[in-house]
Parts: sequence; structure tokens; C-alpha cells
Amino acid sequence: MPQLAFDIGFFAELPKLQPPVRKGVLEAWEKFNRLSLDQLFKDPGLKLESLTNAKDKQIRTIRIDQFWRGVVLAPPSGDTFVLLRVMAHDKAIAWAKKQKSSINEVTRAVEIRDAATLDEITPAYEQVAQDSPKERLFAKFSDGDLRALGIDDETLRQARSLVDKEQLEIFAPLLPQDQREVLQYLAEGCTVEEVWQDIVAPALQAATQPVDTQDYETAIRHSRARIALVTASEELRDILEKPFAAWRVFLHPSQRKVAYRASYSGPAQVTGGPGTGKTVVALHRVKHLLGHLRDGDRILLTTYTNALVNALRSGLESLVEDPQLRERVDISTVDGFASRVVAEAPGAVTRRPLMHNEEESRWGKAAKATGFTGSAQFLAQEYRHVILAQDIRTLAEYEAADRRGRGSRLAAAQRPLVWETVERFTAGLAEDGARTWLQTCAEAAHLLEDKGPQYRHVVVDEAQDLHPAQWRLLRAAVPARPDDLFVAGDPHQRIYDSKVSLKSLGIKVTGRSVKLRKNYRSTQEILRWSTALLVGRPIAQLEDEGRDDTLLGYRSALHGDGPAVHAAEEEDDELDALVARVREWLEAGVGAGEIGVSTRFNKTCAKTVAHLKAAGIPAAPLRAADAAGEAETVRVGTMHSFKGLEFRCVAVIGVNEDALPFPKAVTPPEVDAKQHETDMMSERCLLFVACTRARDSLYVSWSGKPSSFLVEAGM
Ligand SMILES: Nc1ncnc2c1ncn2[C@@H]1O[C@H](COP(=O)(O)OP(=O)(O)OP(=O)(O)O)[C@@H](O)[C@H]1O
Repeated sequence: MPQLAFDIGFFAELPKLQPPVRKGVLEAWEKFNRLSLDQLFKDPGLKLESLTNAKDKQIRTIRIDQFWRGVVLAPPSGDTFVLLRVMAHDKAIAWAKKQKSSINEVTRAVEIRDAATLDEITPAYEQVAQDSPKERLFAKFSDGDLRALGIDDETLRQARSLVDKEQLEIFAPLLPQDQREVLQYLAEGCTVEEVWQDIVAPALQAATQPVDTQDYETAIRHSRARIALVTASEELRDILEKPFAAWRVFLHPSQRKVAYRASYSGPAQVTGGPGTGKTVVALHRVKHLLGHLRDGDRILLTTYTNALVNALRSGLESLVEDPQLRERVDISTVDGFASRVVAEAPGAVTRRPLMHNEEESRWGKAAKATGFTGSAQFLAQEYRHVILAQDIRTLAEYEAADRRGRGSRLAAAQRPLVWETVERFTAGLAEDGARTWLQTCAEAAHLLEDKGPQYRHVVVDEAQDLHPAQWRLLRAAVPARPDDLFVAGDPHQRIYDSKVSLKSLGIKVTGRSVKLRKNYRSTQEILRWSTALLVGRPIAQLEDEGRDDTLLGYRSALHGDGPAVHAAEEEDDELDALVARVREWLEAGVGAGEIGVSTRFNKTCAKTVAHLKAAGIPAAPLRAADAAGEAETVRVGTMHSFKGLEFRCVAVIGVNEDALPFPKAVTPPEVDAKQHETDMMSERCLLFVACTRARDSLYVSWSGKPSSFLVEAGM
């Protein structure tokens, strides 16, 4: 039976199509399902026509309605057709005539290229290259290496005519997508081995037969990262009605391999820079696990912040349609989960969570009571990084504890006094019916260690900031079995000071850890700019280092304008400039809900919301996000709360000298030199995280003197 599959290029344009055109697509798809091959070719309504003077006889057009045409790949054998694009009549015909299809001999996937334009421009570039003193862009790669990566003869000729990356960008949209990516990654400095491992190998299909470059039926099935087969009309109707993000259907092979691996023999980990699709992979993993769940089994999908919990919830809703299946997944922050475990324990006493700003004064009080003369900051850190991290419950354990990770000295003789102060602090909390969040996690972990696990699988997103007490809780939440824990995170986005050895907590991911490299979110310009902030060196210097231009090895195939910066004298001027910038975005057609504004402090958020509103721009704090209002409101939140989220346009404001690094968040070197370094790095990461939330446009501003991070990076 014939069928019509969909190319990723069609989905990318889908949001631009009006509902009647989408309805036409559905009707065409139904026709393909209903009619025989012979009837399809003869159908007067569909007009599955070949085109005169076309580069490829297999590329035809179909009628969607009076004005719109679909461009379809109609292979000579098999009965699966692929809808490549839907365009206005004349445009569709012109585009269709220029395209050529082929089957890649290495990846075995179907490829489409703009053969006419490539034929037209390649000789000119060859001539320019011949006369240019510059070395060719791919000079250091042999033909054999390029061919092994799936570069075919035609693309090889084009690649050999290029002298720089700008030229590659002109060719890129014309080239077959997989080959384009290979060239872009090589041009960015990746080695042949890296490209093989990260891009080509995951896409390969195990096959014993030699490639049949005429067998489109098989090749279409081998192109799952770009061609989707939709089997039910309800599914297609749903897709057409609410155009979805491509990630729902098209995973990159490297993502698919991680998310849909049948089973991992133990905990598995996916890492990768900002925007590489870790959250997407985590959601698809949940979908995979749901498909294999036994009766009564449940999944915990957990992360750090409430805003991300909301994002995960709506992500899962769009990925897993069956509400009964979704019911079997609990989505919550780790702290929220801990509270629930503690509250459900027999004889539980309700205790309020301690506010962050209360903690220091309580340590001060406890120290006064015991006569400990060190600082409250020292005590808070000792409690967090030694006592809770190592799950120390007695003085004897504390006396034997390893403090090597700490940069502050503590004489052995002082430990009993510190312990007494800690006991005083915890007793004070108990008396007042309060608990720190980490205490709650530690307590919940103890409860589950006694009571036994509650889940069959635990999937963790933004795992880099979890504290050992939180990891212990998650470890106790799931039995140590295959597929117990699936962990997604990026060490470069650590913004709280928890550095953890998972192995020491019984979570061994060795041999089951995969790194994603392709950034789907931000443009290369935004990514490079943000990376310069993270490493504290100007972009120009980074570029000199060739292959390490993102230093972290992440690349984006997206391009756009570089970030804009704005220096203001006073905060009010800065907010006025923000209003002007947001207006520009709105006037350019960006929806208010696609704009995010982040600041270092809560108080600036409130002021910013008020300022935007006073200027007639709808704005709301991120925390108050209600799904319904999101589409029409600019979201304003702290940099911390932006973790894991993304917006089309992002303004990061208040990047002032005294805000980043924020002196209060950085332990003075004289208190603890190691902690000082860690805190400085967290502050740096925070700015990096805030900037990498942007997809198309990033705007950074400050008032007075700029942050030293900006200065170091030469901004
Ligand atoms: N295969 C894909 N095809 C298209 N878009 C994708 C794909 N994978 C991810 N994306 C998109 O890229 C963006 C970033 O994805 P995601 O949030 O999962 O990245 P992340 O690695 O978790 O990022 P971060 O660590 O910065 O929070 C999202 O808009 C997502 O929809």
C-alpha cells in the first residue's frame, strides 16, 4: 500500500502554513493511503506530476489546493513517497526542478541536494580557489577520509573548492544535510575520528548487504533522523494542528542511540553542552521506559528547579499522548520528592523549609551558644560539604571524616566543638519546626534505605547541581538493576557548589556515558560568545586556538547575529534600554512569550517587571508562570531560575561589576581558598547558563561598571 512520509524540511516550515493548507496535506496523505499506485499517478485531483527540465525525474509535485503544491520524492521502486516541502505554486515548481535525490553509500540514507544551484556556482568557486593564496578549507583531510565519512563524489568536488568557512556557509543549505554536517564539524576543528564517532557511526544501519543505491524503500527507513513515517491519521492530524518542535520526531542518531537503547546494564549518563538536547533525550528515554514498564512499576522524572519541572511536564505531554501512561511518571524536583517521602513516613511531623537567608543567623546563634569562634559561613559549608555530603551522623564519624576536599583548616581538637555546634543548630531547627532542604533529602534517603525503593526507573535532568544527599535519595529510590538511573547533565553549567563523585555514591556510569556535541538551540555566534565568558578569555584568542574555538567541543550549525551589549550609566537607563530592545523584538514579530529577561537578583526582577509593564509591555515573573499566560507575557526571572529553559530572545541584564561575581556568594579566599575558586566558577557558570538560554538573539547589559567576567572576555 502506498504511503506518504514526511521530510524534516517540511516540518520545519509547517508553522508557517495556514490551517486550510495543513488540511490539504492531511487529505493528500489520506489519498496516498487509500489509492493504489496506479490510481495515485492518475488521480486528477492530486496531479502527481513530473516536471519538465527537472534535475531529477523522481522529484514531482502534488496539488495541495489551488495555490499550494507539495514537492514529493517519488522513487521508481517501492511505494513510499516523501513529502519534502509545501510551497506556493510557482516557488514549489522552481524549487522542485533544482533538487536531486540520492542514496548515500555510507549512511544508506536518502539525501536531497539543490543540484542545479550547486552545478551553477561550483565552477566559479573552483576558479576563485585556484587564484586564492589561501589553503583550501579541507586540505588536511584526504579524499579517503572524507569518503569514509559519507562525502560523495559531488560533494567532494564542492568541498575541495572551498577556502574558508564563510564559503561553506553559502554551500551549506544546498548540500545534503548529513554531508553538510560532516563538513561543518570538520571545518569547526573536529577530527575525522570525532565526526565518525559522533555523527556518522550512530546513523549507520547494521546491514550485511552492499548498499543498493536504487532501493529507496529501504533507504527511507534508514533515514529516521530526517524522514518520519506517520501511520495513523489521528497522529498526523494532531501534528498538523499543533505544529510541534522537531525533537518530538527527529532525534539526531546520536540522541536516538542513547534514548532508545533497549537496556543499560546499570546507571547511564548523557552529558553535553547547553542546547545539545539532553532534556530531549531524557524525555525520550522516559517514553522508551514507559513502553517496557511492568504492572505496578513507576518512573520518577526529576530535576532541580520548579520551572524545569513545568517544562518537563509539558514536554512529556507532547511526547507521550496516552494520559494513562503519563500517569505512571511522577515529575517533581528532587527536593519536592524528598518532602513527599518525609511527609508520608509514619508519625511524620510537618516542618517548614528553612529560608536560605535564615541559615546564616542560625549558625551564628549556635556558634555563640557553644563558644565556637569560626565564621557562620565556615559552619554552613562544613555542614553541607562534609557532614551532609558524607552522611555523617555521629561525632565519632565526624572525627574520622575526610576533609580533604575542604580548603579551610580545622585542627582535630576542634572537631568536637564543631560537632556540638552542628547539633545545636539542628536542635534549634527541630524546636522551631524547620528543616533545611538538604536535611529533608538526607532524611528521606534514610527512610527509603529502610523502607525500600519506590520506583522502577529514575530519570534525572540537570543533574550537575545535585548534592550527595540528593543523590543518595535517588539511589535509594530505585533498586540497583539494569536501567535504574538515567542521568542527564552538563558539568559546565554547575551553578551551585556540588561537585560529586557518583561512583562513591554507588552510581557507576563507566562505559554507559555518552556525550552529545551538536547544539540545537543557540547560534554558533551566541555559543562562542558565551563560551568566552566561561573560560575568561577573549573570543579572538579562542579563535587562534583553532579547533578549540568553543573549547568545550560543542558546535552549532545555526548562524545568526552575534550578541548585542549595552552599557548604561544608571539602572533606570538600563531598564529604559531594555524596554527599547524588547520593543524591537516585538516589532520584528517575536511573541512576548518568546522573550526571557534574566537578572542576578530577585529584587531586580520585580523592578524589571514593573518597568516593562509601565511601558505597556506584558511581563510577569517566571515563578508565577501559568501555562495559559505564557504565550503573551515576557518572562522575567533570576539567572538561577532560568536553568534548563530556553527563549527565542534573551536579555541578561544587570551584569554589573558588583553583581557578577556577587561578593556575598563567593567565600573569601582567607576563609577557604578551594571554596573561593569553586564559588567563582559557579558565578561564571551562572552567566554562561543565562546567556546560553537564547536561541536567536542575545542582549547583555549593565549599569555602572561591567562585570569582570565581561571585561576578561573582552566584551
Ligand atoms: N533532534 C533535535 N531536533 C530538533 N531540535 C532539537 C533536537 N534535539 C534538541 N532540540 C532542540 O534543542 C533545544 C535544546 O534542547 P534541550 O533543552 O534538550 O537541551 P539541553 O542539552 O537539555 O540544554 P541545557 O543543558 O542548555 O539546558 C530545544 O529547543 C530542543 O527542542
